[in-house]
Amino acid sequence: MRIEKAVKRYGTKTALNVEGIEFPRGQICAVMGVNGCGKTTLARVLAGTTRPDEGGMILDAGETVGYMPQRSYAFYGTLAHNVALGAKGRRFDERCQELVEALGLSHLERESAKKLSGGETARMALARVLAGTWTHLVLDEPTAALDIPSTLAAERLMRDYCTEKNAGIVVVTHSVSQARRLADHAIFMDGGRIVEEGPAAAILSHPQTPELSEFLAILGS
Ligand SMILES: Nc1ncnc2c1ncn2[C@@H]1O[C@H](COP(=O)(O)OP(=O)(O)OP(=O)(O)O)[C@@H](O)[C@H]1O
Repeated sequence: MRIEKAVKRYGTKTALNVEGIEFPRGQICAVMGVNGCGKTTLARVLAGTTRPDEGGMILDAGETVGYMPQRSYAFYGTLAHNVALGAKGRRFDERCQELVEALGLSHLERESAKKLSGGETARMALARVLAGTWTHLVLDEPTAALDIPSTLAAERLMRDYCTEKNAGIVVVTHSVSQARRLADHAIFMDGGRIVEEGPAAAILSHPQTPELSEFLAILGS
């Protein structure tokens, strides 16, 4: 999955203006930056839910993308039904069961999904996307509503998915510590553009641009 160029404008505002990004299989890439810098717009372009004004996302033959949007959605029916929607044949199979257990949702399997809390809905949505077989995942702040134990469980599942399926995973996150724990590669955005990117451990320890240096300094990282 890659972008040679993608530009998205809303009126006179350019929300996204990026070029030359690749998301190789077998790697987790963290997308970071302040509110409004274009992270979700990039995620939506990659997921195919926003049509750019110029350019776009390119998939090679056989590549497929699973998407977890920033606002997790509950479909009608039980939590188990919702997770099964992501699985092959829409069956609540062994894989769904494993995911539900790993995310601490087993006791809610038969609950109506519409009644779940924000954090429970987010965990259900993560289980739903991880139940599928995709070559790439685009996850927009998948752990923003999660407590620390659930966040760590979710990170383990993302890493396992990347390794077992040789998947390329794009994770939008506001957490520098999450990016350090989870990501192989990091992209830092500002004003719709990518201002710095590279191996996550390197750029988050030794930023090369004033924008990323300031971002890390403000966060006290
Ligand atoms: N549908 C829209 N109509 C108008 N402006 C939009 C729309 N979607 C996004 N924008 C604008 O584009 C810019 C980038 O938004 P985007 O949601 O991609 O930012 P973000 O980095 O994901 O922010 P956050 O961290 O708050 O989620 C913002 O200025 C936003 O107001």
